[in-house]
Amino acid sequence: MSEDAAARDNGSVDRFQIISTRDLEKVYFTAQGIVRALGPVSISLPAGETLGIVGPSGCGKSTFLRVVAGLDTATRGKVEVAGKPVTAPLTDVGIVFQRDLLLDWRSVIDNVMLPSELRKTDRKATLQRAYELLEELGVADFAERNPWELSGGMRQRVSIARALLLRPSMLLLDEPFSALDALTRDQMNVILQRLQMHERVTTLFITHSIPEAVFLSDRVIVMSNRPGQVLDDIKVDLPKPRTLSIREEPAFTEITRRIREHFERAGVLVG
Ligand SMILES: Nc1ncnc2c1ncn2[C@@H]1O[C@H](COP(=O)(O)OP(=O)(O)OP(=O)(O)O)[C@@H](O)[C@H]1O
Repeated sequence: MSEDAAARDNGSVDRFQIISTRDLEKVYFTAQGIVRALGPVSISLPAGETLGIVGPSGCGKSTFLRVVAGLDTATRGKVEVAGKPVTAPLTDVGIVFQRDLLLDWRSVIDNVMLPSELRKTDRKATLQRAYELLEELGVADFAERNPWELSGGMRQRVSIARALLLRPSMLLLDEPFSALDALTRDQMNVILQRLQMHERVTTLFITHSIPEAVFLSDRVIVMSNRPGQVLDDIKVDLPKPRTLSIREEPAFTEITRRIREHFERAGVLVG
């Protein structure tokens, strides 16, 4: 048995690359001309890891996520998920965007159950899972309410529950907390970390917040200006679970400083 297969047999899939891209590039051909949006980018992400991606606005982060999820195609290079080339939208992923995309005419629980309806999974078992997720995310009391009755932070909790309902092999988060106030955002960081540790779901997390990326991630990739390339790949070797106060510790600020310096050198941050 190979080492990887043995590791997976033991329930440890840490060495198994869920996402793997090689020389991935994306060019958009528009009426206004060619937009070199991304790459080349070569990244691997082992199962169970959380990878944070930070980079200047417009450098291609969302494009990267869409190509990995099969929602867009690469112009050049390769992207594989769980060892298979991505050729169509993936079904085994949960995605959360900055805008929550909840359906306002359905109750919270019916929103969370939507993937189950689309994939026709066993309703009873999945319903139990839906309530458990809402409980874990602290919004179980709102299960029968409608999304328009909830705050922005609560709506994102519901979105995360929906994304995780069918136990996807990957969670893709594209600036999920950008529209939230600072305190709610901190709270969401703690909640998401707890959930990740519990669910052990491989996560790709795009954010504009350097501390948020470091707090949540096992690794942070810093991207250059468009077309985004990997400027730095930093291991965040801080024990988990992390409390928010870790953000004041020297080991944490050392990493945020290193990332900030890339942006200063690229002229994204001045002063
Ligand atoms: N469908 C599209 N057609 C043409 N150009 C596009 C398309 N989608 C994105 N772009 C361009 O590709 C570049 C990368 O966009 P993308 O949204 O991936 O960047 P981003 O890093 O996620 O940006 P932000 O941080 O501001 O959300 C931008 O210049 C954008 O205008």
